[in-house]
Amino acid sequence: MTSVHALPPVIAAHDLTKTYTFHQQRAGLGGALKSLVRRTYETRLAVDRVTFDIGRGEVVGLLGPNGAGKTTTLKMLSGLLYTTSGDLQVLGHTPSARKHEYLRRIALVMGQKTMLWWDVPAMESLLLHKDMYGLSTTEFDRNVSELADLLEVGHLLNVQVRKTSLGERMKLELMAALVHGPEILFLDEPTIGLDVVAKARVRSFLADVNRLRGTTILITSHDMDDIEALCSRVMIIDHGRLQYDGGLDELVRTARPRKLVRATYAAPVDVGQLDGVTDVEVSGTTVELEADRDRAGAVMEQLTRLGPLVDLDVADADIEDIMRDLFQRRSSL
Ligand SMILES: Nc1ncnc2c1ncn2[C@@H]1O[C@H](COP(=O)(O)OP(=O)(O)OP(=O)(O)O)[C@@H](O)[C@H]1O
Repeated sequence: MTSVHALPPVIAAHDLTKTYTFHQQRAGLGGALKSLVRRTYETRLAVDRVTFDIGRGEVVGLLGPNGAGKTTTLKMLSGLLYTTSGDLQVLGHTPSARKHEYLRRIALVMGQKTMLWWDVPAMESLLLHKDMYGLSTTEFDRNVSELADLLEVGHLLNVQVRKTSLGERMKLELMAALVHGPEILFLDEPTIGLDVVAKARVRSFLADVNRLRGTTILITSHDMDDIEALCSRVMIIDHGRLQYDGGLDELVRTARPRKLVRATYAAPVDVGQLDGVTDVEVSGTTVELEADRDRAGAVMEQLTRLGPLVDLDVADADIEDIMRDLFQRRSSL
C-alpha cells in the first residue's frame, strides 16, 4: 500500500485517526429544552487508522464518496484539526501545533470557502499575505507577476472581489494561496461549480505549479477529469479507511481489466463468429463489445475481417464509471 520514495516523504501519516464528538440536538422546542438539561453526545469515527507517505513533488488525488473522511484528512494535514490518535508529520512538523514555520510552507484551498476579503480588491488580501508571511517586496512582486501571468488574472487584481465571477474568484483564491510559495498545496474540491473552460484553466495551472515549482499537491475532487488530468497516484478512502493507494492506471486495470471496443461498419455485419469477447451489442452498423486487455489486438483483427470498417475505437473504462461501481459496491456491503 505504501509507495517507495528515494527521498524522505514530505507527508508521513501512520494510523491517522479522527473521531468527532458532538452534541446531539433533539428536534423541536421540547427537544431543545431537554437538550439543555441533559446533553447527549455522539461520536463519529471520520478517519480510521489511515497510513500513507507522500513524496516531494507528487500530485495525489484523495477520492471517496460523500462523508468518506477526505476533508477531515486535509484539515488534519493542514493543522486545522487535532488528530485523535496516530502519528502525523508534514515537512517534519506536527501540523496541529500550527507553528508559523510550518504554516509558511503549506497552503489549503477549499473550493467552498474563501480566504479573500469580499469588499476589497484581491490585491489587498495579497498584501496582507505578504505581511503575514514576511515576504520581501522583490519576492512578492515576482510571485504576483508569475502567478498573475499563469492564471491570466492581472486585470482582476484591483477589482473588488465581490464583482468577480466564480471562476475568476477561484483563480484569485489560488493566487492568494500560492503567493507565499508553499511547498505543499492542499486542495479541497478546487473546481467545484466552475464551468468547463474555467475547470480546464485551473487544472493546467495546477499542473504548471507542480512542474515549475515542484509543489506537492494533495487534491480531493468529485470531478474525475481533475484527477485524470493531474494525478498519477490516487488514494481511495471510504468510511474513514484507506481502501486503495496506488497508480490511477493500475486502478483502472484492476477494476476493469477489459477494454471497450466500438466498431462502425459501412453495412450491418454478422458478429456470431467473434471469439474472446463479452457484452456484444449491435445497433444498426455499430458493434460495441468488451475484450480482455491482452486479447484486444486479436479481437480488433477479427473485427477488421467482418466487413468494411468506417470507424474503430478502443478505450479504457471511464474512471467515473469505475468510481461509481466501487462506491456503490461498498455502500451496499
Ligand atoms: N465537525 C464535525 N462534527 C461531527 N461530524 C463531522 C464533522 N465534520 C465532518 N463530520 C463527519 O465526519 C465524516 C467525514 O466527513 P468529511 O467532511 O471528512 O467527508 P468528505 O469525504 O470530505 O465528504 P464530502 O465528499 O461530502 O465533502 C462524515 O460522517 C461527517 O458527517
